[in-house]
Amino acid sequence: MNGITSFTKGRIHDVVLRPLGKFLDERGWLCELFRSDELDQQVLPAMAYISMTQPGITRGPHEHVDQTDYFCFMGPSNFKVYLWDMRPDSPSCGVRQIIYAGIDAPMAMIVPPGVVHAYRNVGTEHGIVFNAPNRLYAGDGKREPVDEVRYEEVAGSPYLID
Ligand SMILES: Cc1cn([C@H]2C[C@H](O)[C@@H](COP(=O)(O)OP(=O)(O)O[C@H]3O[C@@H](C)C(=O)[C@@H](O)[C@H]3O)O2)c(=O)[nH]c1=O
Repeated sequence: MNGITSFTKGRIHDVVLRPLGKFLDERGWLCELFRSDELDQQVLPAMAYISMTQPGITRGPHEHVDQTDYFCFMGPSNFKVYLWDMRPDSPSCGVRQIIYAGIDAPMAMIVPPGVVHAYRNVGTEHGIVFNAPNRLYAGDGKREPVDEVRYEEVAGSPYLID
């Protein structure tokens, strides 16, 4: 942490928001999550996982040193997503950005390394989040350290969840 204790509202440089369209028909819906012909090479996924978050529960704040996350919030439920920029060389250093995404606003979100992020399930259903990061969790064969800085238990952390 670099001494910043309060943030201004704004947009964070290098964070990309991509509304997800659903193809709806009588069977239900289908939604493309990513395509290699639409993403920059450096953020192309190396793996993918989904997680379920209970209503009212938060995951994060976390940041990655090298990894870019590619989150998709497409429902069920809705999430309040928190992003904080503490990168000293970023034009948006000191900015906090809040985004609501999920069943009511399906969204893909590219979060670059160094941008601290957290999300809380603000709906009433189990919340599914898909992530396709550009690095393998714990490296090849899970033999390397996990690229993750976790702030959940850090006393005096400026990354507050309201
Ligand atoms: C992320 C991940 C976790 N795991 C395992 C580790 C652990 O036993 C279990 C739960 O992992 P975690 O506690 O790290 O899950 P979680 O706290 O949800 O971590 C995630 O939080 C959100 C906010 C992010 O930003 C993600 O990048 C990731 O850091 O799943 C994997 O096997 N592969 C993976 O890719």
